[in-house]
Amino acid sequence: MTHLKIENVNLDIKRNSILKDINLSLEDGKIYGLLGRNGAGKTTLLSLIASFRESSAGAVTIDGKVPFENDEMADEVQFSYEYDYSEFTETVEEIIGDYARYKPNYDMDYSDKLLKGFRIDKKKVIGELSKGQQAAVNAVTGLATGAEITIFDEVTSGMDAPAREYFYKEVLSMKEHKAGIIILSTHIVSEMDYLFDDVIIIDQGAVLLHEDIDTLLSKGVRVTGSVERVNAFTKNMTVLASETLGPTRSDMVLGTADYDGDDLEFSPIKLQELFIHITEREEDHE
Ligand SMILES: Nc1ncnc2c1ncn2[C@@H]1O[C@H](COP(=O)(O)OP(=O)(O)OP(=O)(O)O)[C@@H](O)[C@H]1O
Repeated sequence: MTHLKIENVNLDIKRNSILKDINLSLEDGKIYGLLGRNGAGKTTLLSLIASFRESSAGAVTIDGKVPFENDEMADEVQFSYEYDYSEFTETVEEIIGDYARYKPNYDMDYSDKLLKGFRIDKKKVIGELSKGQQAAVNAVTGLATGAEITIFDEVTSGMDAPAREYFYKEVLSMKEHKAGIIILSTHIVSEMDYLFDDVIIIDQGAVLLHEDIDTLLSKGVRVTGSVERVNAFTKNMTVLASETLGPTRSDMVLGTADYDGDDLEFSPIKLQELFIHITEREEDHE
C-alpha cells in the first residue's frame, strides 16, 4: 500500500515563497484531482513529488522514505507533463523504446495498444506529430509505466475530444486494475470531475482544501425559483454565485436542500462552479 506524505513543505525560488506549508496525505487506489488557478503552484508541487527538485523545508515521503536523490526509489513516481518533441528526429517507437529501457515495469503490449487507441503511427518521427498527437504519446508512456504514483500534469492539452475521452477511460481502467496513486492536474475541471475520488485545491502556493469529492459537493446546492422566494430562502446563507433571468433567480449556496415546499428547485452544484467561486478574489470584480 503506497502512502505519499507531504509534511510542512515550503519551497522558495529566488527568495519568493512559491509553496507555503503544504501538508497532504495521499493513499493507494485513489484518483486525486489537483486544481488551482494559473500560477497557483501545481506543477511546482508535482515536481517535488517527482523528486525533480528539493523542498526548501519540510518532507516528501513515500511509505516513510525520502525519494529525493534515492536511486532505489527512482521508479516509484511517474511524472507525465506537456513536452515539446518538435526538435526530435526519432520515431515514436524509438522514443518509447529508449524510455522503457529505464522503466522496469513498462508494459510494451499495453503501450502498443494505447498507441493504436490514440491512432498514433509508431513508425512516424515524433517531431513531425501534431501537438495533440505528441500529448497522446506522453499519456501512453504515463499509463504504461506501471509506477506506484502516476502524475499527469495537463497531459490532455492539445488532444481532441475523442482522444481525451479515451485517455479518461484508460485512467479509470488503470485505477481498477492496478493499485497506486494517480494525480491528475487539470484546467478542464468540468470534463474530468467524474474521475476524481479526492479533490485538492491549491491557491497562491497553499492548500485551500483537500476533500473527497462527494463530501465537497454535498456542501453546496443550487436553489432556483422566483426572485422573492430564492431571496427569502438564501437570506442567511453564504451565496457563492447568483443569476437572475427575468422573474427567476438561481443562487449557488453553501448549505443543504432542507426544505419541504414545492416552489423551489434544488440541484447539485458542479465541481467547476465550486472551484471558480472558491478561488475567486476581490480584484476579479474590480
Ligand atoms: N523557475 C522559476 N523561477 C521563478 N519562479 C517560478 C519558477 N517556476 C515557477 N515559478 C513561479 O511559481 C509559481 C507557481 O508556478 P507553477 O508552474 O507551479 O503554477 P501552476 O499552478 O502549475 O500554473 P499553471 O496552471 O499556469 O500551469 C508561479 O508564480 C511561477 O511564476
